[in-house]
Amino acid sequence: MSSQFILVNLKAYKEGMGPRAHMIARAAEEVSEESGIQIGVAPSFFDLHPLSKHFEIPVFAQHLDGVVPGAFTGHVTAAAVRQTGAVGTLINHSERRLTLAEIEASVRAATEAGLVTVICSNNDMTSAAAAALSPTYVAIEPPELIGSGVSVAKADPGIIQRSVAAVHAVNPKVKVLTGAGIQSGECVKIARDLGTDGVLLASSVVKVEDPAIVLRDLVSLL
Ligand SMILES: O=C(CO)COP(=O)(O)O
Repeated sequence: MSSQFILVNLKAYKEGMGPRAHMIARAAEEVSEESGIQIGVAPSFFDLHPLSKHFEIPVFAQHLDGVVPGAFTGHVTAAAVRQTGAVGTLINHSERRLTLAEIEASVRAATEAGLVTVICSNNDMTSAAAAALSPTYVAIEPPELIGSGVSVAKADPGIIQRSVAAVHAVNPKVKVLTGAGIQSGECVKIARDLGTDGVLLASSVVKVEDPAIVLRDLVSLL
């Protein structure tokens, strides 16, 4: 069985909220069962518990704050995310950037709460910096390709290769995901062949009528 991980970020897309989040999670669970490939979803905070309750697939938060429970307003603690039944979290997504100190605090809080951590990075240098914080995964996503429909695997395979090398030079235990424009089994295979442990993607699954068709294609060459 392949150990590749496919993580679908539902972002704040209206096509990824409420009933649609359930539909996407159901498709992810079906395709995961059929293929044996691990597929997770990262919905809005409000859909974390509904999805973790109904589905077996890994459910991730899109962000968390590295603060301990206490007098903070409008913050999302690692303990609160854990309580929803989520098993992991994105940190420092390109659409939710943090300072270096905040990233470190978020990774520490999430790790202490037993959550899988995915630090997102924008290039190979920040991938190396992210690896120094010992997350479970670093996810390299060139911002200019996010949501563009142009796949990082085809447009910029060099950044994937350099990020895998940079991450492993700092900490060989840290796994690498890549994302931005990922849309087909061919993209996932190219990324895997360049040394990644999976992909992080959004629009090609979330914004289509039938996510299961795209998900089946994504796992088809693994
Ligand atoms: O930001 C992303 C996943 O976190 C990538 O988004 P797209 O798959 O829409 O390019």
